[in-house]
Amino acid sequence: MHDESTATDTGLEAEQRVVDTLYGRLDTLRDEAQARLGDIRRQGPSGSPQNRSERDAFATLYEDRIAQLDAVEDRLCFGRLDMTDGETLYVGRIGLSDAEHAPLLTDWRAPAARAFYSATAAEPGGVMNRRHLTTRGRLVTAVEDDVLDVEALRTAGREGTLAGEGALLAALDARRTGRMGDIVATIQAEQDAVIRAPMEGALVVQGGPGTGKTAVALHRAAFLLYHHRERLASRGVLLIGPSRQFLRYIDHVLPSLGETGAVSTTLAGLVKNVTITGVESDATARIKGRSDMAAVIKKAVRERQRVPLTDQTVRLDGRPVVIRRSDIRDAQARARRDGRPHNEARASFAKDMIGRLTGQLAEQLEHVEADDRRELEREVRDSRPIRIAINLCWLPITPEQLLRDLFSKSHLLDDAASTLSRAERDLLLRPASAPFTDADVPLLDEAAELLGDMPSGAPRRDASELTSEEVEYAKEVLETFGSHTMIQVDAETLASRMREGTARLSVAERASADRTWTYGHVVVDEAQELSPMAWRMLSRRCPTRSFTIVGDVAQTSSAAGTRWWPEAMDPLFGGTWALRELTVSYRIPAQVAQTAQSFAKAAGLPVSELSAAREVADAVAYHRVDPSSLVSSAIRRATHRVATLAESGGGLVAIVAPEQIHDALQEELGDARVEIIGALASKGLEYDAVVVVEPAAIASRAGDLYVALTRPTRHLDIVHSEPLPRGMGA
Ligand SMILES: Nc1ncnc2c1ncn2[C@@H]1O[C@H](COP(=O)(O)OP(=O)(O)OP(=O)(O)O)[C@@H](O)[C@H]1O
Repeated sequence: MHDESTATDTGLEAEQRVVDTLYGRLDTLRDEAQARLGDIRRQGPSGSPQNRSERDAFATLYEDRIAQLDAVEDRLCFGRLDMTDGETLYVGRIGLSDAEHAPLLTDWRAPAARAFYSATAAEPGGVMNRRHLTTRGRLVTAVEDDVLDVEALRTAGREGTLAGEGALLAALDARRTGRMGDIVATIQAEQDAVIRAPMEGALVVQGGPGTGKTAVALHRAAFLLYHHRERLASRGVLLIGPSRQFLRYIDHVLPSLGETGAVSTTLAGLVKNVTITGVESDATARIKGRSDMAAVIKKAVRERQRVPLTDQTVRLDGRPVVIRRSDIRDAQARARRDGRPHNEARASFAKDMIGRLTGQLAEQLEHVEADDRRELEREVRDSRPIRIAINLCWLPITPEQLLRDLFSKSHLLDDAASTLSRAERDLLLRPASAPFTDADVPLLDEAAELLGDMPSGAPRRDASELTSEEVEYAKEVLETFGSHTMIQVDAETLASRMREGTARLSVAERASADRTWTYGHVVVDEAQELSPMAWRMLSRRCPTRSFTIVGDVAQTSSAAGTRWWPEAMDPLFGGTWALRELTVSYRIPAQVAQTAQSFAKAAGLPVSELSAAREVADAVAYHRVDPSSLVSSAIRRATHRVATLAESGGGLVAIVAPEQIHDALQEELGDARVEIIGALASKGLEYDAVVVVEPAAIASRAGDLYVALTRPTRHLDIVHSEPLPRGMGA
């Protein structure tokens, strides 16, 4: 395919020529997109609103395209496949073709690139040689060959530099930067099978610490966005992570894979305008996570549709109107009939009641013309006592207020949660001023679903409601502009972007602004932490039930989380979900894996088998110290690691310790470059070296200690004054 690289080329120079061509093409595409964007911007804000909206839509698409081309700059090309049939193809972050549409670079997600990840010597699948290209900036610094079909190679007269797993091990040994990198150059076969699994249904990926679940989940999102562009372009992909810190850690992986159409957030991030600062007991969180809380919230909303104890008479211009309980009951039943949420159905109830009361007035008069009737109706509507009476029977309410009232007023809780025991209800009670907690998030969302928008809320529109005219018009615009081959946009996407007010919003932006948005696919990381109520909340966001769920049931720390996948998945997906396991840890050295596994087994955690991809000499060290010197010893170990890592290019060091000693550690640490973190917060993160302090204190939740022990890529120091938990020790 590349004339420059002859069949006998094995050296860097030939590869450098190919890589130069690829970057040259990338620069050209970027310049073209910049020029077009410049043209559009130069046209300025003039023209009809229609013209402006077309221009805005195209400007956004070119901006996205430029961002995509910028994001693939680093390691644009990382592999080459030589096939037994003589074909050669280069594999990279995105696909590139030359000006005559001849392919130059194959996107890693394209079917043709699959062999780069899945071919083995036992099953070469037509691959003679797989070559890893290592680059720094635009410079090729190394090539390594992985010969899969020696016979074919000999016949072709080529002898490669046999390199085996060098590229993977080099990637694993690289120092950590505090931000997750992509693994696109070294995806392993068991990971590749998960990344490329079909999109339909739910795929659960169980794997021990460091087996690449997060990496695989992100690459799968990029793979699905690439392969199901039509379906996912308009609906987007939702990615749920455990914390803001975690999202920052992973946030540039997707763009660097060439994808910008995903919304990454936490569960709490899906519920707008609510600050979560409260903490509560495990027992309370467990109750709130149970699926029977859905019925409690439903009942609490229903209780807001009240019927007074007696009929009430109001006088209008001296004439009596009776607000009858029977009318209220009847009007409420009718308003509920079409299934709209509480706040939205309220208008029907109020209208019905006003009609009935107007009827009563009209009956007291003779000959009421239509105009008179309208006048009477206005009088009824404007009457303050009537407005108050109607409001009391069906009060609009926000989810936050509903929950605040429910958990602070025991009579409301008794009514709504009569299925819960007295003791359980007592656990739920708290002052009205108490801050919201993580376990409240799915309850707030459940309430928001049943309550709907407050009366002033603007009606929502989304892409699925696009009219056929809008789509037709977008097609015409595409034809007129004639430039869509470059930005590959479909008419639907363009139409939804051209719609007034959304022209400059991407799918991700519109989706994250709309609580009721439904996504094309949902990826959940650290999924073992989710309660049944949290799963309910997520399943609402993907009615097609297309999920990638990654987690480790041995690392569960949330009281309402799961320790057994079928328990969480069966109620949601019935028998249609599939389980895959990842078994090799790419993060932790063998000795760390052995230490963590031994503790986890002794603590009865449901650990899966785990082997480590590499060995690091003396990876684990125990330090027994006096209680009075616990803090200073931990600091000494950590700063020693910082110093020794600095000799080999630096690295990240963390102290994972019980929260009670964080302040003392911070004080003694000064400004040394060491992160102090709790076991829970360290979930999903990784460091070159980790000092775990007082494991016995962390082990009150065994899953938390298991998480803490499995964060380092190179060194684990354990500093303790109390006896070690069972399963640990030199
Ligand atoms: N095929 C691979 N090539 C290179 N690095 C890899 C590969 N697979 C995983 N890694 C690296 O291993 C480390 C652990 O990966 P990741 O964080 O995805 O694991 P995890 O299973 O989510 O771990 P945990 O359960 O502890 O959160 C990361 O640094 C990741 O980049």
